[in-house]
Amino acid sequence: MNRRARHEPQQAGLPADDAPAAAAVVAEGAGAPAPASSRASGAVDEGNVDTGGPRIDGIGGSDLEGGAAGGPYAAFWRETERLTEAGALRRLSGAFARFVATLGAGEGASGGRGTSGDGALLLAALVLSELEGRGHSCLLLSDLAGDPAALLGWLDDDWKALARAARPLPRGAKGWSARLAACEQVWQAGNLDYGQPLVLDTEAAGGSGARLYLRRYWRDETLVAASIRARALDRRQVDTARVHAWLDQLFGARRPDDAAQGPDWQKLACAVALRGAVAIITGGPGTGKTYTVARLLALLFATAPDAARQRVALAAPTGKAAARLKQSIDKALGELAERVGAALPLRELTARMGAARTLHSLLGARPDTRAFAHHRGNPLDVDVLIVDEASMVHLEMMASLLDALPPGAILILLGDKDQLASVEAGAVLGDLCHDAQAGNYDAATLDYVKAASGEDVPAAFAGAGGALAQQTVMLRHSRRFGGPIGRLALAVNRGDVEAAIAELRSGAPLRWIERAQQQHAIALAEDGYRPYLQLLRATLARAADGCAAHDDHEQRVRAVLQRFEAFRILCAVREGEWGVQGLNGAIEARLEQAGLVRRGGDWYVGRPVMVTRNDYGTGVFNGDIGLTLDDPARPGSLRVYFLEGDKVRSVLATRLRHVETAYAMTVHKSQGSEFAHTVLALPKEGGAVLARELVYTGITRASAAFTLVTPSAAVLGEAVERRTHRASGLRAMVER
Ligand SMILES: Nc1ncnc2c1ncn2[C@@H]1O[C@H](COP(=O)(O)OP(=O)(O)OP(=O)(O)O)[C@@H](O)[C@H]1O
Repeated sequence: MNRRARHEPQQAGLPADDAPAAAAVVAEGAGAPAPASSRASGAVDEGNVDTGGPRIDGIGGSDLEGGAAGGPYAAFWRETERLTEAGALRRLSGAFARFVATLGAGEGASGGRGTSGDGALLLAALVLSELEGRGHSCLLLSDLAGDPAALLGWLDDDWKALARAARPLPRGAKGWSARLAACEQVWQAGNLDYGQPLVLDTEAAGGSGARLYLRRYWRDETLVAASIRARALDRRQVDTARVHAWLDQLFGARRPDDAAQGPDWQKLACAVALRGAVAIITGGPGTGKTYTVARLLALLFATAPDAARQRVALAAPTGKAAARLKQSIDKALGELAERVGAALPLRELTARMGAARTLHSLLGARPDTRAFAHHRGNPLDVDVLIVDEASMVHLEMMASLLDALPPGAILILLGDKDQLASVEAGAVLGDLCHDAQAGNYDAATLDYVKAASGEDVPAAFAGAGGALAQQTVMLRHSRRFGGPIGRLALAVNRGDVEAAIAELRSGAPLRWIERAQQQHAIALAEDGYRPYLQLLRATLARAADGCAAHDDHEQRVRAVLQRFEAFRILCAVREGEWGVQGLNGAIEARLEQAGLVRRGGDWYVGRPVMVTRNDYGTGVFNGDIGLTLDDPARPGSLRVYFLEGDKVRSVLATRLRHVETAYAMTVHKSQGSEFAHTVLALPKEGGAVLARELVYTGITRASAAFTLVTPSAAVLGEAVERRTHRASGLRAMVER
């Protein structure tokens, strides 16, 4: 197989601005990086788009180009250029390596003396920057010494040509480590720090576990690891008898058949979360993460010395996920209030909680600046912070969040560790949940859990996990996902291709179009979107008859939006006939042919759009999805309507500058959403992006029906067998 071709879709899956940290290192100036504490991750959020941050402008000037052209590494730069032209390297990676070269002593890249001319360093910087664009937060030197072509998805010959041009190269990870440590562009902990852009970390596992970082990512990983470890070790005194009594009341008695499913992990999670300053509750869809956290909140209120003063904040990476969290928590707390009655004024206590917010809004992101209002010097005013959909939180955002969280506050992270990681670098939840499946609970935890919840943890889950493992609980029993969709998701998750295929062929609610052409997906879209477009027609007809009062209009818009939310086409990639762009264009054309939409230009009634950049002026955020409708107050003009929980909000279409059509969207962007019928369209060749996590995330978006569309049956097996690997030092640092 052509490895380069396999690599391209992965690039295609990246956001348009895929150059965050390497470019930022340059723009910040090698000597003066901004502290994490004062940084709004521009290339982020809900966002993958850098709205106000440093750009690549500083790279690639005439000096560098002159330097790149000559010198002993002229062949290296030529090879770099060739690979860039061929689409195997992003342009930024070459530019970053050139920038690193100019920082060396001697005569710079053109002179070729001093460390600036060290080909090993140039090669490592190039690979590091390339990996950063693919979500890795560092470069493991063992990977560099092992099979770098595979790591990059390159042809062996391409790697060999580049490596030859950079010779002489060291052997083995230890050789690389020693060589890089000697370069003045690289800082190693303990040495003189003058703000070098690259950091070599050899502490975690000796020379063979050494990792090379862009300084920004090293700083973020260090901050996240130190903060999480300190929080996991920060244990509180717990009145276990009292907690036990409350847990019994909050969860009620278990049914006899429940015991067969092992301990009540939900109860256990509450007990564990209560004793530390951090807890992670992970589990697949419908395993009761929200149900559990509602009970945890009640427990926190019930055991707080002054419950009325307890400040609780709810947050999620996207507006949609935040709205869903609030809705589910409110529902669960409402039910609980009935159960606890006068024993705890739960309604009053939770009424003070306020809305769930996006992490950006919680931290106080501001237009035209990368700085958050909240940071270590101006911490968040919270005692308990609950973050849902934590798998979507990328490294930079997690660092900013932890920096802004007061040391005494309790952080609860909820999420599904098996879902796709963020588009941006890092796989924070996956790294932090490393021990979740196995438990690895030590004797002190087992004793505590027994005393505080009455639950016996089977010996299979005992072990000697680190401090964070003791504060992590995996919920294992799904109440919403027990049927065929759930079984399919589980089969994919454990990499059982045969079982997944058997499920997919078992009939409704599952369907697999194995050897599909694009037309199949288009036909599904026509059927899937017809109901909302027909309802929209009826709504318009009513408005034209003058029957619709304002409230009536809002109600109908809500109904149209809800119907639109019932169906979605998800893609693995952006480009090509199976990508978001190709499918959106083809679906629009088919809907017009069918008389379901009438396009007069880019904007037309019925057009669904996704916001691609945060826009504080209009209050819309990256990932928000809305529908275009007539403005009843201004005939002839169009508004885009967004559903937030039950509320409808609208913005004039002409005010939305960064949007794209959204009949089809990426699986990445669908995280935190659920559609009654979800169609997942996989391309023939998707490279590393076509992986198990992507298929699992796509399937778990479906609540009632799931259809898989593949151009060849083999695509499914290839995807399920491929696991996403992101290099990171977070786990090693947390356990250090
Ligand atoms: N212990 C339980 N007893 C009864 N019902 C439960 C229990 N746990 C969860 N449920 C119910 O199962 C459903 C799914 O729970 P919940 O929404 O909390 O799951 P979740 O893990 O947060 O899902 P998602 O991943 O979709 O956010 C809800 O209807 C909830 O009320």
